[in-house]
Parts: sequence; structure tokens; C-alpha cells
Amino acid sequence: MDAFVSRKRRRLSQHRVEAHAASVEVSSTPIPDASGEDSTDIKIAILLSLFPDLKQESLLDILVSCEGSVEAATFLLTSQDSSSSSPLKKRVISNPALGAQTSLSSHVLSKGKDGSVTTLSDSFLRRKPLSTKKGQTLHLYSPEDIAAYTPCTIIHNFLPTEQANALLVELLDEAKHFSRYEFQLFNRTVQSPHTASLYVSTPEEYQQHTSEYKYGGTYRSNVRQATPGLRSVSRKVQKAVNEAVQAHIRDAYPDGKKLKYQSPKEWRPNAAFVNCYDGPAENVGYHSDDLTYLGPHPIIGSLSLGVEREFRVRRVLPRDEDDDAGQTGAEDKQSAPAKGTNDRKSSTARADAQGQISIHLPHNSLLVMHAEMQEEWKHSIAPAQTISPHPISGNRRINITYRWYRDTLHPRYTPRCLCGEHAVLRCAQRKQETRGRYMWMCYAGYVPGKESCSFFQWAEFDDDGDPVWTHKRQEEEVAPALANFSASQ
Ligand SMILES: O=C(O)CCC(=O)C(=O)O
Ligand SMILES: [Fe+2]
Repeated sequence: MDAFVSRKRRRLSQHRVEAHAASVEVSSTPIPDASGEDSTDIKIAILLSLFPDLKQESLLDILVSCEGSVEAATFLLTSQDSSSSSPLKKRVISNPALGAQTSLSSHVLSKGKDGSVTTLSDSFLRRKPLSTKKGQTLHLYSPEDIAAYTPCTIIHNFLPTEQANALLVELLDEAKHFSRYEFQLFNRTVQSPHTASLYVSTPEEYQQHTSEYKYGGTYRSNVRQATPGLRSVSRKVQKAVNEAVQAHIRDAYPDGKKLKYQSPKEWRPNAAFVNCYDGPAENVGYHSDDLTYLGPHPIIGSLSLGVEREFRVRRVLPRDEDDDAGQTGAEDKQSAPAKGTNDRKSSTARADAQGQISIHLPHNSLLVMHAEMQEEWKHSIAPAQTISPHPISGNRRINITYRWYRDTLHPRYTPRCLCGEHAVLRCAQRKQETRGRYMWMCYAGYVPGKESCSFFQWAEFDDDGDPVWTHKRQEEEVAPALANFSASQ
């Protein structure tokens, strides 16, 4: 232990001198970063010695935000007024939750010789991903940071207060009818660790959703008709989501063009899952949403009401040796999946291996999950240690995910596997050579009491993400389109 401490101290004194040079001109006097896999403690020790009045957690947070670079973190801290009245220092110290994130992206990261500055969000736009480190969670609060480091847009205070509260009251009443769905985990049948119901527009759609659309290999029994509140809010969600998508295409995608397979059409929600998390322990494990009816690169508008909870996201990393678990729709085995298959490794193990980002979702916030989210990232609602009760909902959080099912992926059109089940759509992610390719697969292995027939077929789509069918379709008739929530009143 002593040896470890003194080893750190030796490095610290060496860096102390250079840090001051760094504050003058970082690019010409770089601080040599401690390198190696397990050097985070050393980096933190360096920063602690340079900034002894800052908390270790705060320094860790800044280090993570600087992609692990002591040099950038030091510059960030010293480029502000170096006295204790520095606004950055004040924010860091006063935030016990290591937040300090009024906006990371507004902080200067480095200075060029010509005096030009690079901010964290500039570095994102140059497609330099923010690296979250082993076992760490980077907490993001501000819309700028969320837009810069995740494929999401957040809009706080989305609805007028009265409308948000009224919708919460309406849905808390609806939640009495919600249920836990079951899924198969190895040889066990497990129940979801929160309750939910699917909402659709019309009685005919209710019929279709309980007898044609399959979720996790079974028909959903818990389907309800959209309430007046869900419908009227859907109009505002539709408008805000379309605006956010246009801005995201413009700002985040190469050449400002939509992704291949992303729909070019206006996003028009025609189904919604409403989830209820009753108390801090209720959660949903890491998963990506089932693409079977949404198609490639779907957009999801997710409205949070009631208790604030953490929405955690992490990238799907290529991992050659275990491709099955690397499909989108793959979910965590400790917490229940919403709609999809089960991940082979626990969320804790995966998150430990690569780090994760936590987006805080307060009451009345709209989160837009953009087109790359389901294929390239996984998301979860983490169990909480503690929560702050909400004046209307107590310990409960209500979440609405508005979705747009594609007419062209109606279950009457999608392939059946050899065992007669509806095949499900997945996107391969982990093997380099197949990354990004879509496939139709048997889901029966995950249905209680059924075994997979191992059906597999590559899925073909046009540039706009509508299917090009290669199989002989079950039905040649045109399937009915689901009605847009706002249009169907
Ligand atoms: O509760 C949330 O915010 C997320 C829910 C979710 O991921 C889902 O319904 O698929
Ligand atoms: Fe989800």
C-alpha cells in the first residue's frame, strides 16, 4: 500500500510542474498521461495533487469527460480562473452528486496555437466518441451534453405543467390494469421487473394486436385503447420529435443526410408502450427495442412522468466470439427484457467492461431516441438506491414510449420460421464482417415451453428501410395500416 502511495506521489510531483506550463499552452507542453489499462487511480492521484480542494468523485467525472486525458482535465481546470472563486470549481465542489454538469460541452477542452479552442461538443461532432471507462457511470443532465454524447435529445418541461400532471393522474389510474410480461430465461420463465401495457388507437387495432402482432413470441393480452390524454399529447410529441430528428440529421450525421434505412417520412406514432415503475427497485434491464414491426433505425419518443429515474445507455461493442448476444434486441439476464432476447452477460458485467452513461429523466421530460440508438446502443432503467417521491405519484414513475410501426412490416407480411412462429427482426452488431446487417430469426427459444427451430434468413431493405421480401408471403392481401394517434380521434 505504502509503495503504491509513494509511487503515485512520485508521479504527482513530476506532473505538478508541467501542469502550470499546460495552463499556458497545452499543445506545446503536454503532460505525459499515465498510461496503461489500470491507470485511473494514478490519473486521479495526479489530479488530486494538483487540485487538492476538489473532490475525488468530481475529478473522476471531469477525467471521464476528458476521455481519460489528465492533460485535458488539467487544462480544463486551470484554464478557468485558477483561484478558488473559479466558476467551474464552485460548480464542482457544490455538487455532491459529482454532477458539476451545467454543461460539459461548454467547457474548453484544448487551445490551438492560433488561439482556436475545441470544446467537448466539437470533439463529438468530429466523431470522437466519449470513452466511458471500466465500471464508471458518466452522469449527464444538460440537453447539450446529452445531445453531444448520446444519440438522444432531451426536452425538459415538455408539456405545460397542468397537462403533464393531468396525464400522470390519468395514467396512474390506467396502471391498475398493467401487468408484468413473462419471458424465458434459459430454462426459467421470468416476469418483467415493472408493469406495462400497450396502447393502440382503435378497437380493430386492439383485435390485431392481441391476435396478429407477437411480442417476445407471444400475443400480448394487455393491450388497451389510447386515452384522451395519450392522444392529445401525441400531437405535441409528434411535432417535437420531428423537429429533433431534423436537427439531429443536420448536426450529427455525415453530410447532414439521414441514415441508410432510416425512414425519410414524417414520424407519426401509432402505438405506445406505457410502463410503470413502482418503487426504486423496479427497472428494465439493458436491451434495445424490438425492430420486428418498427423496422431499421426507428425513432422513439419517450415521455417521463412522476419520479425521476436514471436512463442508462451504453454502446454495443463488437465482440467476435459471441455474436448471438450482440444482436439488437438482446437484453440483460438479471433484469427483464422489454421486448427481445436475453443477453448472455449481466448488465453489471457489460457496464463494468465498458462504462455507461446515465441520463437523468425528471418529471415531464421528453427523450427522443434517434435512428442509430436501437442498432448501436442499449438502454435500461437502472434500479435506484433511493428516489425522491413525486407529489402526485409517490414512488411511481410512468413512462410512455410513442412508436411508429411500419405499415410494410405488418405481421401478415413478415416471414414465419420453420416451426410456424413469427420470425423476429434483429441487427447483427458484434462481428465485424456482419455488423449492421439485418436478419429474420426464430424467437421460439425465448418463449416459455418452446424450442427454437434455428430459422435464419438475411433481411433485405430498400434505402428507406422498407422490406424487400424474398420469401413467399403468407397473405397476398394488403394488411390494414395502424392509425396515427392524433389522426384517429
Ligand atoms: O422507462 C423508460 O424510460 C424506458 C422504457 C423502455 O426502454 C421500453 O419500453 O422499451
Ligand atoms: Fe426500450
